[in-house]
Amino acid sequence: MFDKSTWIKLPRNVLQGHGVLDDLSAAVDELYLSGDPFLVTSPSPDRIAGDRVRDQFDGIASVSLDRASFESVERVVDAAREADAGYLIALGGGKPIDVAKMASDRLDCGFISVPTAASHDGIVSGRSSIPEGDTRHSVAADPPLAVVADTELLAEAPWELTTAGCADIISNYTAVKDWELAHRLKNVEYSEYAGALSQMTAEMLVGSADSIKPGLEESAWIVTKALVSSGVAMSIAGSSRPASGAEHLFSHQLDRIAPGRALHGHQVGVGSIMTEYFHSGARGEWTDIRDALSTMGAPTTADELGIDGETIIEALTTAHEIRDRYTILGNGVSEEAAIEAATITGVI
Ligand SMILES: NC(=O)c1ccc[n+]([C@@H]2O[C@H](COP(=O)([O-])OP(=O)(O)OC[C@H]3O[C@@H](n4cnc5c(N)ncnc54)[C@H](O)[C@@H]3O)[C@@H](O)[C@H]2O)c1
Ligand SMILES: O=P(O)(O)OC[C@@H](O)CO
Ligand SMILES: [Zn+2]
Repeated sequence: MFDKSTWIKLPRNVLQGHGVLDDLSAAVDELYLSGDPFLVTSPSPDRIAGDRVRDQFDGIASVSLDRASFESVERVVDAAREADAGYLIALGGGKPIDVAKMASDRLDCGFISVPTAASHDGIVSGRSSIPEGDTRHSVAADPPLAVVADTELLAEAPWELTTAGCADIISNYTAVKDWELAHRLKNVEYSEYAGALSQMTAEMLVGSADSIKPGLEESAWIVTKALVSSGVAMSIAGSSRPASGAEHLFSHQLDRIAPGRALHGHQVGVGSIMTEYFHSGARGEWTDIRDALSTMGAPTTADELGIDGETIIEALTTAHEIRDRYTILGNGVSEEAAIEAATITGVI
């Protein structure tokens, strides 16, 4: 009997371009949602663009969050219930978007993603990543009903947020290699479509490297397109596998042992250099990954991340413990092997 089935959840409307924030209410109208909107944001995005949202939704209730946490999710759930909201609008970087994503799951309502930074593919994905104590929960949730990515706004964001988005996409190279490896060694389910889309997204971004420069709105356009495409790959796969392998385990571990030092995308980029070394050796493609990151202005060393070498080694040797996801790290790399990889690749 043929018993396979799949359920692919994707955003229904993706608006991207100069000034599209002012089309937010039109994009929402197209979704035929009922009830009032509720705005979830954080201080800087609220200051930068909150009023442009409020101007389109008269009297919209809101919360501004300082951090992503389960407490923040509860705060949003309570406030949105109090306001009798029908759906959420998340305005900001990854933190308010992740909190709104998880809160909308709890509230059983939809949410709209309005990124103010092209900093990672969580702005489109159906995964929410919330730290709790010593660990980080990356949980399945529904992707946004719509994404409204205003390239004018994104181009004005601090440049390092955009280079973090670039690095999150470049890390797809090693994520796909890890996924293929897990398929071959552990019979993990693999989607050719999702793997190919994720890899092609990284290739196209690297191919556009010359147009990715600070002050160019086209950079925000190229990076956002790639983030959307990577998010779609995750939706097709029904997991973050196409965009998250050992380099992400390394970054999640850094978030535990050295929280708040560097951006998610920058950490996974540096992780990707080292995990590519593990995949293909000293003469392998890790130099391509390092050079692509460097061309786009993303960090390639521990120093540039602002993290000391010892912490890098600790994260690399313990990353496999983060979650049950088979990667090139297997059951863990030894300290000697980690030091060698980090040294040969110039990370430390
Ligand atoms: N759900 C997922 O799949 C996924 C993927 C990657 C990362 N994440 C999570 O996202 C979070 C990190 O996201 P992030 O890097 O966007 O961090 P963030 O949301 O904390 O934003 C970084 C900083 O940039 C500021 N900012 C945002 N837009 C700005 C703008 N236009 N101008 C000036 N400042 C602006 C924010 O206020 C914040 O201080 C982490 O919690 C991470 O775990 C989730
Ligand atoms: O599932 P995780 O590891 O949080 O990855 C999601 C996203 O960061 C992929 O780029
Ligand atoms: Zn990522």
